Amino acid sequence: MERRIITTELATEETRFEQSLRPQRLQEYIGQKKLKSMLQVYIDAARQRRESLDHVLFYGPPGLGKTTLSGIIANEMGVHMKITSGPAIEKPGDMAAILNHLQEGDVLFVDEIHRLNRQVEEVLYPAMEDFAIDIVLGKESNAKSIRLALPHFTLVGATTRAGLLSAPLRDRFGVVQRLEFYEQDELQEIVLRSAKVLGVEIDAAGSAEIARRSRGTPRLANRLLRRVRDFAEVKYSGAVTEAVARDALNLLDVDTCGLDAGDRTMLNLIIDMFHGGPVGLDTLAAALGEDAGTLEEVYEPYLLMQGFLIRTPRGRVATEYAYSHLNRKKEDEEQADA
Ligand SMILES: Nc1ncnc2c1ncn2[C@@H]1O[C@H](COP(=O)(O)OP(=O)(O)OP(=O)(O)O)[C@@H](O)[C@H]1O
Repeated sequence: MERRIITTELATEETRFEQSLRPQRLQEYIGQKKLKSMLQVYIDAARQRRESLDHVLFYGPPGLGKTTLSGIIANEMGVHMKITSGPAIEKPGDMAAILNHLQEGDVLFVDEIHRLNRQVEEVLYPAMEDFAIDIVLGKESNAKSIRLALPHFTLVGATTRAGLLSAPLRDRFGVVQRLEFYEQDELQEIVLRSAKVLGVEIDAAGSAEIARRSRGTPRLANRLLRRVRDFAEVKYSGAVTEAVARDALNLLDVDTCGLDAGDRTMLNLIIDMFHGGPVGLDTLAAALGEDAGTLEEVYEPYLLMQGFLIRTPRGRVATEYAYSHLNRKKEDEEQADA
């Protein structure tokens, strides 16, 4: 399948680009107002007590700023951040080694924390609770466990699927925060800020057009800005105006509500093959040749939030809004017309 513009994966050049656009301090961070003000209190309190910040779990759809916030926590606390991810740590020993190399106060960021395996997770329990790891020496009847002290650290976990986290792990986070989709004016501010960092000339209407089509997601706003910039440089005078943004985004097949060709295929499929639904997630994923998890975590949340889809106990249903946005008629209306 062709790489969709809305994806979880980052191209290598995009990683560098994202890095350059990450706000470093809480003050610079746009949106997520409630979360931000709570974090500020926790950070101030921990600093006053000269303690490490309590462990934090961020959850929500991809590209909303979990990694960025983790970096901000480290900066605000004046400590280093080490980054790893659930699938990257295969053995308990790997996790023990990472923990053992932390310095006092460090932030350990674990992306996709729901994908840690059980044995690795078990190393984390005493580490999070008592800042210690238990090491088993010897075998069978001669085995004995010794406890090694660790520096105090803050674990920042990120997940798109909080529901998949085991209860013992979830319970060890003192702060659990959901990231919400961004408002359009916030996304516009993010686009303007990124344009400034990148030296892109853009006007208010141009940034608003990109914001409108960014599915409430800063990563996508930045990605679209970059694509529109290419278009502006090659086909126009270099400046991003509303007309340039509109033309470029139409060409990229991102519509006025931020839906791409893949979203429209999915909604049309529900309408054509499943009479508008309900259709179960697995059936839908199989019909689309997509992974059910990706569908649920990456594509669906925005469609649900915008009211194109609803979830019922029997499956997904395309709404009236989806029909009208796609210019489709319901079967009974078609029959009446005929
Ligand atoms: N509030 C914000 N203000 C400005 N830029 C932001 C903000 N939030 C996120 N971004 C930008 O969006 C991009 C994606 O953010 P980030 O990598 O932190 O998301 P994420 O939630 O960790 O994604 P994933 O879980 O998929 O890794 C980054 O380039 C970052 O600069």
